Amino acid sequence: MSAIEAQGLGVERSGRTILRDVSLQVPWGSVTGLLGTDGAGKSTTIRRLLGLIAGRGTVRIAGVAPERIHNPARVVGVALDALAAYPAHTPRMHLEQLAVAASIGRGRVPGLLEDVGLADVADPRRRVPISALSLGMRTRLAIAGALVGAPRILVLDEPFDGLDPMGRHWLRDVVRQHADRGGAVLLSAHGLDEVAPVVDRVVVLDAGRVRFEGETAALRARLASAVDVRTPYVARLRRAVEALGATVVHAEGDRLRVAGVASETVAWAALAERILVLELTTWTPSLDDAFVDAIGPA
Ligand SMILES: Nc1ncnc2c1ncn2[C@@H]1O[C@H](COP(=O)(O)OP(=O)(O)OP(=O)(O)O)[C@@H](O)[C@H]1O
Repeated sequence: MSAIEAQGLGVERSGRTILRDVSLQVPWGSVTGLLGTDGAGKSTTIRRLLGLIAGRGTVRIAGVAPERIHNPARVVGVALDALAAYPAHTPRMHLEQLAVAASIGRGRVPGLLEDVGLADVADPRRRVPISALSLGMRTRLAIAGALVGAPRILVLDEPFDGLDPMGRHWLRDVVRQHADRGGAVLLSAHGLDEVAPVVDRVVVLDAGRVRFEGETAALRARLASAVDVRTPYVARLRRAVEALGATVVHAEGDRLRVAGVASETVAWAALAERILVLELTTWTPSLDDAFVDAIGPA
């Protein structure tokens, strides 16, 4: 059983279909990235998974329907895009309130503030209100809020937003360690660069549908690697590689991208035809390329 299992989720708003038959899994011990273009339905999916909005389909979080989880903060830690907190409260007050609501001692709060890098700003003598926190600090506070109940599952909506490079590095460590200890993480993101180093699996959403779900390596593997060649004799080289059954997938100026053949084969074919090659490199698709490919025409 996965940490989160969703089957056939559907959401409509104002007569518009926002999610259509969305099914996904968040396995234990993994970081799953929920990726999609702007307005693809990431936030709606997360809210539907958590039972915050109604709709079709079934969801199980640690085997239980979200509305039946007795003490959610201990099971699934949530950081949604907007930090729901009183602006006049200090970070410490905010976390203490969450801890009390989840029947967890306040004693955990100072350590948590330390862990998320807010110990300084949360020093009781300074009394810095939440309204004075930077966007990155608010994000850190939202993450602390998700961690209050020491849950095994984390669901984070756009958690990298507002974090500086150090913060992004820190957050990647937090979620990696959480998953490596056997927990499960679902996080949404716009930017692939920020999540690519940490996600094991991805769910690619586009216009409310799942276009791909699986290991990041499998997403990349959908795009075969290719060979980039630079030669002054493109037409001759093209003929030579096509004669070997390879396909030229892109041609521009003195450059060709050839798929379906190893770089050595291209080199030998060029030598046999006495074609000068100026550059020869293997092109491997990035997660970005694979993402664009996944949300291309259905
Ligand atoms: N209450 C609502 N009424 C009407 N349309 C809505 C409502 N909530 C969301 N939508 C629309 O549903 C689509 C998906 O929204 P959602 O916020 O889930 O996307 P997202 O992938 O999280 O986007 P972003 O990354 O830009 O926040 C958008 O086109 C949005 O305008």
